[in-house]
Amino acid sequence: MNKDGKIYVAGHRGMVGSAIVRSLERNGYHNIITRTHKELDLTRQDQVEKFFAEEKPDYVFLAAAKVGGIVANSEALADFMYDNMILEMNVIHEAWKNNCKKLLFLGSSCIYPRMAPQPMKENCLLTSELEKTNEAYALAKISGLKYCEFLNRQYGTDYISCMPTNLYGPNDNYHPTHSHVLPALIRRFHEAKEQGLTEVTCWGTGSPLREFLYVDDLADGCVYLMNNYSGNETVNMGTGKELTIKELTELVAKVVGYTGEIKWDPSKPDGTPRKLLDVSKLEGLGFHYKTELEEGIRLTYEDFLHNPMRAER
Ligand SMILES: NC(=O)C1=CN([C@@H]2O[C@H](COP(=O)(O)OP(=O)(O)OC[C@H]3O[C@@H](n4cnc5c(N)ncnc54)[C@H](OP(=O)(O)O)[C@@H]3O)[C@@H](O)[C@H]2O)C=CC1
Ligand SMILES: C[C@H]1O[C@H](OP(=O)(O)OP(=O)(O)OC[C@H]2O[C@@H](n3cnc4c(=O)[nH]c(N)nc43)[C@H](O)[C@@H]2O)[C@@H](O)[C@@H](O)C1=O
Repeated sequence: MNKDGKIYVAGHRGMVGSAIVRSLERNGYHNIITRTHKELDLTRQDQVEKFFAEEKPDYVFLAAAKVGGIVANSEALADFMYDNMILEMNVIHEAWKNNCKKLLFLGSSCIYPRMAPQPMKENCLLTSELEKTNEAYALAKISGLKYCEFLNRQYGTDYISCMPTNLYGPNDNYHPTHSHVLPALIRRFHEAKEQGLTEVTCWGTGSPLREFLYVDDLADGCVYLMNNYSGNETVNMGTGKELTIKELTELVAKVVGYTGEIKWDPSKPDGTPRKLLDVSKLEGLGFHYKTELEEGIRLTYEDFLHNPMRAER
């Protein structure tokens, strides 16, 4: 990316978008444009058309989406499909119509088949059935990924996509029921510690395996790909390391300083049993993550403590 090029980061107030803005600034990019959801609703085609026609960004990072954890996804299948499908099509299409040179679309490891061989390679996409708890989100995300590929094939654009594993870090969503597991645990254990509770209950059985990437590493990887990758196939972004949800709860409790008992509620969904990315393509391109999980949880807990407004968004 040209250092003076105009870069639009969609979703800059979210966890990923804000980390991408930090990474761009660290790397000397200064011509960054942003709009809040209130200023520009990306599901509104007329608004997106007007914005792109006026601003004509050279580069786009598409980090705006309707996002949520396992329960939020499974309770609002229709909304997750509609909002994400419309938003992606509007942004990618207007980027192309207005000659945007390069665009990065964010997929998610949860859009690979539920029982894909582990660790999951990029070429396992669309090879078997999806996970039911996030089927709607996955179908929308797969469409966005494919639309980038089809524009490249039909019109010669250079629109790429990446496939992040579960992410965590500053500016996460700490909603008690709609967030992802890691922010949910930080909040639950913090509140239990403050209130002197002797037990907390977490969801499912604790047996599913998950992989977690610190969001600033993901953002550095996104900027790296925009400068070092072109191609129709997506690129996995993770650590290649996994742990059980039970092990995760113990680690978060240790960082937060909660010493009570941890119980399980098996009436809540476990979701995909295992979701580990094969990161050999990313590493072959020359990128490696920096932040190990315990350190990343410490940094995230600091952010939670010092940004109470974020914790309530
Ligand atoms: N979090 C994770 O673990 C993972 C995330 N990803 C991907 O990363 C991307 C960003 O996720 P994340 O940062 O976690 O999510 P957040 O919810 O933190 O951020 C999403 C941002 O998008 C904005 N947004 C949503 N809908 C609209 C809209 N209609 N118009 C304008 N802005 C909108 C939100 O604004 P507002 O809050 O005001 O609605 C928010 O700022 C997504 O594509 C997601 O799929 C991929 C893998 C894992
Ligand atoms: C990133 C990805 O995130 C989602 O997939 P997921 O990995 O299943 O997401 P999750 O973080 O919500 O849960 C991970 C595991 O953790 C367990 N768990 C325990 N206790 C809590 C808890 O308190 N909250 C939550 N949310 N989960 C909990 C929970 O039961 C599950 O076994 C997708 O919808 C998908 O669309 C997507 O993009």
